[in-house]
Amino acid sequence: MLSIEGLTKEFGSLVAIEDLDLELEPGEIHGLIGPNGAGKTTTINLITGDLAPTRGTIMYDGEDIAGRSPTDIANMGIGRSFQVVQYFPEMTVRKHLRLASRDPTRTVLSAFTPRTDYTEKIEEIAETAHLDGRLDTVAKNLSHGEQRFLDIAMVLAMDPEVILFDEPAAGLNHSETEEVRQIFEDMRGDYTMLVVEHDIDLVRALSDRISVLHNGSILTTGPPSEVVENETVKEVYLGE
Ligand SMILES: Nc1ncnc2c1ncn2[C@@H]1O[C@H](COP(=O)(O)OP(=O)(O)OP(=O)(O)O)[C@@H](O)[C@H]1O
Repeated sequence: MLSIEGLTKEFGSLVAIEDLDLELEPGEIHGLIGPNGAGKTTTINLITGDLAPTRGTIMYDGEDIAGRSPTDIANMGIGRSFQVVQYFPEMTVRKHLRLASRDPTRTVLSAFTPRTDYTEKIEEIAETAHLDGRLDTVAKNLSHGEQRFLDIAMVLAMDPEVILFDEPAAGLNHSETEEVRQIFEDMRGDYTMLVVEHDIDLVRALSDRISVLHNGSILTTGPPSEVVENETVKEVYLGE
């Protein structure tokens, strides 16, 4: 599905990502964990094209997308969420989702035909993202948790195949985190998901496989039960 080989990113003399190999299997939820500064956000930024790699390949749909523009990569079906939610305070949830919606059949010519009606799609997405009943609410009036769900909903509106999540539960309380877990559980199988997250209980509960990033390289990849029992992982990450 998405296959990364030998990915390296240098910032001047700092090697943030070094010879990283990572494979996402179709439909899996893949957790990416690691200590602060391990390179998790940089990895996401390299996949999305927000950063250009120093070396390495990112194969997706038979093409090496490493170094392509963020717009190209998003149009190919790779969506992302951000650590900090980006929204327009005065705009309704519905409008956010309409603007984020992507019509793959839309061409320059279709600018002259009526716009696609996304009503049904938007209602489905709102339900998945626990925002049904909030479609006509402006973003600033959503709770903190709901604003994060809006972020997830906006990614869904883009019809991606692969979604990269950067700390989707950051700053959420226990019950909101549980809602994120339920939302992802509903999405399971419909998308290939890479989830960077510090809440280890959430990552364990969700992930089909977990990769541990340490000093810019993958230390180990495997099912959650194996990874959390790995002695080196306990030492470098879980602090045991
Ligand atoms: N634009 C940049 N310029 C220079 N150094 C950077 C840049 N972005 C990241 N780094 C460095 O690269 C390393 C990896 O950072 P990154 O943000 O990817 O880590 P992370 O695992 O996401 O950390 P955290 O869990 O704290 O979010 C760090 O040493 C960071 O200081």
